[in-house]
Amino acid sequence: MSLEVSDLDVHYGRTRALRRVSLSVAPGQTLGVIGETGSGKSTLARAVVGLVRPSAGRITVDGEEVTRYRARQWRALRRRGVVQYVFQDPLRSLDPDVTVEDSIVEPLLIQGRPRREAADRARRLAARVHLDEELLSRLPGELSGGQRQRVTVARALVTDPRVVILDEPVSALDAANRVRALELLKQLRDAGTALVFISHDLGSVAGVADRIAVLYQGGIVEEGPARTVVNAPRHPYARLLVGSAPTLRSAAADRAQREELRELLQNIGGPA
Ligand SMILES: Nc1ncnc2c1ncn2[C@@H]1O[C@H](COP(=O)(O)OP(=O)(O)OP(=O)(O)O)[C@@H](O)[C@H]1O
Repeated sequence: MSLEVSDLDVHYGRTRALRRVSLSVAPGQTLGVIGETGSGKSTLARAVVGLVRPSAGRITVDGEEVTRYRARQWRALRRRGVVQYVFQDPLRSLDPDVTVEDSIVEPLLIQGRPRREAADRARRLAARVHLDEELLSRLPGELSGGQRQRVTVARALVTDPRVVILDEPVSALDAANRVRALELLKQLRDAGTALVFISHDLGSVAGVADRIAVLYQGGIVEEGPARTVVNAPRHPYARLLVGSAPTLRSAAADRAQREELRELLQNIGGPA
C-alpha cells in the first residue's frame, strides 16, 4: 500500500476532529473522501502530510511508518517528494514573492537537482497542466484563481510523488479546466501514484475515484467501491449525499426523502 491510515484520532484541544479513521490506498488507486464542511476532511489531509499531530493511530507512507515523526523528519519526507499535497487555497500555499517557475522548481532544487534540468522539467509540467509558458515568470498575484491552482498542481507533481493528497483540487476551476485537471489525475493514476481526492461534492469525486470513503463528524461511516457507494449507499448520511447530487442518479431522492434521512441522522447521532 502507498498510504495506510489506521485508527487515526486528531484532537484540537478538546475537539475530536477525527475519530478512529482507517483507510488505505494502493499504488495507482484513487480514494475519494467526501464529507460536508467541518467533517474533518482538511484535518485528515493535514495529518497525512504531517501538518497536524495525531493523538492516536498509525500512518504509513510508501511502507514507512511516519506517525511519530518529528516536524524535521516530516519536512525531510516532504522534501524527498514522496508525499505531496494540493490545498484548497492556492494563494496560501504559494509564496507571493516567488515567480511561478521558481515555485515549481523549488522542490527539485531542494533535492539538489541542477537548475537547468529543474527548469526544463518545470516547463514540461506547466505544459501538462495547460499553463502558458509566458506565465512562468509571473508572481502568483498576477494569475487567475484557476491558473494559480494549476501552479500548485504542477508543483506537487514535479517530484513524481508516490502519494498525492488533493484537497478540493478542482473547486476554483471552470468546466474546461476541470476536465483537464481530471484528465491529469487519470494520467497520474496510470503512472502508479496513489491519490486521495478530498471534496464536499460527491459528483466531482464519483467520476475519478475507485473507492469512496464518506466522512461524517470526524468518522468514516461508509467506505467501498465508488459504484457501490453511489448506487447503493447504506449509511443515511451517504444516502443523503447521493440524493443531493441529482446528476449522479436518475432516481435522485426527492425532497421528502431527504427530509426523512436528515431526521434519521439526527436520531442516530454521530459516529461512535
Ligand atoms: N486549528 C484548529 N483548531 C481548532 N479546531 C479546529 C482547527 N481546525 C479545524 N478545527 C475543527 O475541526 C473540525 C474539522 O475541521 P476540518 O477543517 O478538518 O473540516 P473540513 O471537513 O475540512 O471542513 P471544510 O470543508 O469547511 O474545509 C471542525 O469542527 C473544525 O472547527
